[in-house]
Amino acid sequence: MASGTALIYDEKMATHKLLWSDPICDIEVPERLSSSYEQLKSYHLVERCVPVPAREGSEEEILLVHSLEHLEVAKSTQTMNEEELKRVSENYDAFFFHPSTYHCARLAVGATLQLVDAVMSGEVRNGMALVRPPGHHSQRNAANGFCLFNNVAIAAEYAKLKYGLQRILIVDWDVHHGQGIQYIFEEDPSVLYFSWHRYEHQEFWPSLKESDYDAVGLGKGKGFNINLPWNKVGMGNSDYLAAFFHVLLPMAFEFDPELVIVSSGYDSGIGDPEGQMNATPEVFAHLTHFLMQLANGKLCVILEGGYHLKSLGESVCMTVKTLLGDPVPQITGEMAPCLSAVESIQNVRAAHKPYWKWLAYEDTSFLQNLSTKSHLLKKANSNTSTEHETKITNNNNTVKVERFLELHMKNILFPVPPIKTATIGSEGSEHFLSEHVQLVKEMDKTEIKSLVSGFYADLVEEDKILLSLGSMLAILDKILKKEVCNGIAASPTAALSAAVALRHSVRFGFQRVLCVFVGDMQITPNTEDGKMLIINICEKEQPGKTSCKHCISLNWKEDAEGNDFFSAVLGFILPVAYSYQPNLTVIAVGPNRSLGISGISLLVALLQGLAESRIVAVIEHPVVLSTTVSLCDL
Ligand SMILES: COCC(O)(O)CCCCCNCCCN
Ligand SMILES: [Zn+2]
Repeated sequence: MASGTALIYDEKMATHKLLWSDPICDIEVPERLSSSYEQLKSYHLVERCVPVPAREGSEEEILLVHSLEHLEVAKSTQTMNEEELKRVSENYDAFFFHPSTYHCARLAVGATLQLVDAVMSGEVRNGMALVRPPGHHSQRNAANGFCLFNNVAIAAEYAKLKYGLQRILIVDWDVHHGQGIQYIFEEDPSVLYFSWHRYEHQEFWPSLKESDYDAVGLGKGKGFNINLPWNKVGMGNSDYLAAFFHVLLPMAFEFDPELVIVSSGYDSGIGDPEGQMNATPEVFAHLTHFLMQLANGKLCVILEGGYHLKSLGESVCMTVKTLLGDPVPQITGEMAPCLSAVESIQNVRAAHKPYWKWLAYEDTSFLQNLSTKSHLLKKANSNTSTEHETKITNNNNTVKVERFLELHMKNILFPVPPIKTATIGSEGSEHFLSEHVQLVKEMDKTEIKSLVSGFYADLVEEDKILLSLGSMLAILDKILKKEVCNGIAASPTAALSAAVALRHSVRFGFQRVLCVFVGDMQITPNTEDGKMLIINICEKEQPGKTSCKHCISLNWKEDAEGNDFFSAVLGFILPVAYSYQPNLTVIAVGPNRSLGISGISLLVALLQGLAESRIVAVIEHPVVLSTTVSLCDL
């Protein structure tokens, strides 16, 4: 699998700017680009990326999406004076021309296509293009919402043409609806378009009926257009994670894209004057981490909106840090989505039920007796109790948000542990990139005996077991001391190793340890102190096993296509795990595991979004290698 993260930036794209006063467009300033780049430099992220130059998109490439007329009008503006520029701009909703706009827009297209080439050629695994003017509102024959050419739409058509792709996922986390992209791909089943957007029952710009959840695509494209409207402001991390767990990710895994492109707008982040939302920059690390598990990691992130410079810069850095494979910062705070978010999620799932296997069993009876489209709903739950209290009273108090972010980001950008993965001996290590691995020396028997003497002494008579415990504990110690991020150990008795690992971690002082156990878990440590949460994915009901508060068993038999495994992991295990907010994750694979290798590797990869990516895997099978590889693929 390719490695490396491309960063595409050209300061020439900062010359496009508003020449007259316009209270609608005056937020789209050149500093959006330069301050994001400066922030990346200040976190030493630029030097860790592969620099890829921008280029001008050709007229032919622009005509993949736009009409000749649109291209000609744009081209003609290069020689206009200010009065003429103003007049042409007035033909569009929320757009402004500058003499350099045409050139900048061609650079934005070209930068985007350079990123697609770098990823599709394997030169890099993923990357980000910092571009302006942005693209997702522009249409075949019109500029709109600060956008002249639809960079992301052109990239998708280009990738289909040049690389013969048949399944491209576009994720649009900008806080506005990318109606331009929706119009372009509405009838096209090869492009799955997902957008969430501030909507407020069609009151928020662009105030389109077709931005609502029931616009599912047309003709052959039905089911391939997903709109998730936010009918309230103040949406936060819990709402965004719920949208991914319960809408986007199950669809994305079923769609199984060959390439993922993100219309990456950060006006959905806290402090943005347009979005008025509350999600903090580290949520973009999680969203990026999830999308990295698709399409063999082939992920192109293209800048769209984002108007609070500090919030924008922090979110861009969180995105690039994650693309580089750094550990994902912990999400704290409430984990329950608000009622309005749950309603939107339920509505979009119901609207898409006819088109998706994973929604086959979805109960949509609620739709009949709840006129969710009417404004009754809006009046009904306008009481704030069910909505998030806005953390920052008036979001667009820029300085206040700046202060909040200064403090908030301090404990987020922790130093990245030098070594990502620890392992014992050669097994599996040949898969690692050398700088990722630290070989850990075995622990000696007396030390092991003293460690486990307290609670499992009678079980560790045999030397073989003792030795396997030793290697696991040696690795676990490195993780508990935060010297490495994750590790993997083979074990003849995964249940015992997991139980010892849990006990040892709690004794070391970790307050919330998550254990995901796949297969029959013969030993269940008592979790009553709440310092452990055990999720056991097992094939059959364990006789006499009592499910207690912190020990959940999920009876699971992987079916043929393994599809609903994704929705079980995404729809159940991850939401439970995220709400527990563990500070260490132990994943153990025991006898007669009920999951295939790909399922286990995906589970390990997704669980790395927790506990600052601290995870130890204890595997009873020769599946060690593939899971090891997915561990180092962080
Ligand atoms: C890719 O474009 C990025 C963006 O989505 O952030 C653009 C937002 C345009 C917001 C225009 N507001 C018009 C209000 C009229 N009353
Ligand atoms: Zn936007």
